[in-house]
Amino acid sequence: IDISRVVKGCPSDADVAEIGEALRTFGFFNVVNHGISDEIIARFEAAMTRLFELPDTEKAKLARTATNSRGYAANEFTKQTRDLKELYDYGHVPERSRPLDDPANRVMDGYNQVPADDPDFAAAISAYYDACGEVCAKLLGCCARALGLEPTALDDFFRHHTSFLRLNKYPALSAAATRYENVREDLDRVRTDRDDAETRLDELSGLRLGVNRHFDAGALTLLLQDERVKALQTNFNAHRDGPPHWIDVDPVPGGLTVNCGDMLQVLSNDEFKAPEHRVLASNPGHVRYSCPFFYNPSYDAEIRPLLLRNNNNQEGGGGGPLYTPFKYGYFRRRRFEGDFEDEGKPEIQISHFRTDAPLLVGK
Ligand SMILES: O=C(O)CCC(=O)C(=O)O
Ligand SMILES: [Fe+2]
Repeated sequence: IDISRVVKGCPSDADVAEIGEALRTFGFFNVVNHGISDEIIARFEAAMTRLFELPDTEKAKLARTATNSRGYAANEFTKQTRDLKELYDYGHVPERSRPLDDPANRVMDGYNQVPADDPDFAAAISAYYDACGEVCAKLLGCCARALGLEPTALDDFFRHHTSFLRLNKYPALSAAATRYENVREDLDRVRTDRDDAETRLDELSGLRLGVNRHFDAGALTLLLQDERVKALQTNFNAHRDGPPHWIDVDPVPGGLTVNCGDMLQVLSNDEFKAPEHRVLASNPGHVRYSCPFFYNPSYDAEIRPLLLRNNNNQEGGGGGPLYTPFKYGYFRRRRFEGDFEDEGKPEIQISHFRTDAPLLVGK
């Protein structure tokens, strides 16, 4: 989708219809003419490359911890399976004039940690972060219109948006081929007992995924994909009857990939559905970089369906809200707790807030 008019602030009805259609069907679409300059992207990509090339001892100094969800990690879990990647998370900074670790910038999910000897890093990453935030804010207006709401109807939820930018590096594998050409079956659980968090990523053996199947927790994700390595897939049947049907979500040159997240699904009362997706391991010998920007509501935003219609009620009885209200900050904290679990506590899901969910008694 060409979003040149969207980012200039004057989307046409046809632009809105196209975005709405994409969010109702696949939940994924590629955008071109997004307005983020080549300079901003190149400077950001250079900073990312420098970060991942740091020696392990330097990356360890930026490590995420149980009390700071931001920084470097090579042991992320998704759905209780170890991801086959390194990552670095960078989040919002409420007081830009103050140091990154100033108390004012230590928010609920932590504070940013940047490499000590890289003077351009913080500026390069924050310029790209800001540019992503602007594109998402413009897309949000189109989402509201596509739902039949005022263009500004969703803005209040994002007044102090708590978005974060994730840098992913999927390693070039030295192990046997892990390419899943034509593999369409479900690889839900590929972890083996030996794949503990201490094993180097390029030494993990067996059929693996870069990231296991999941839904993004925020409202919109704006993803910069490596144009040379195709690995992202979405399950077309996640919200339909039928077995998992994984289809490729390939990048387009100069474009960005957008997908709907859980929060937009709730706000739209399921009219837009967050797509389930996963990342395959890269071809042996190929590194893949990807950078999702997760456009997230304010922590104190109360997320609830804004539409009262829902299309689940085939009898025409008028539907009603499919979710009970919850604070985004509560959801985010619980999701992060799950990221550190390799077994036991399952990650929180929006399904727990469905009005038709069974009550959890005594759990
Ligand atoms: O690497 C990608 O293309 C997507 C990664 C992803 O889905 C995520 O980090 O949530
Ligand atoms: Fe994702």
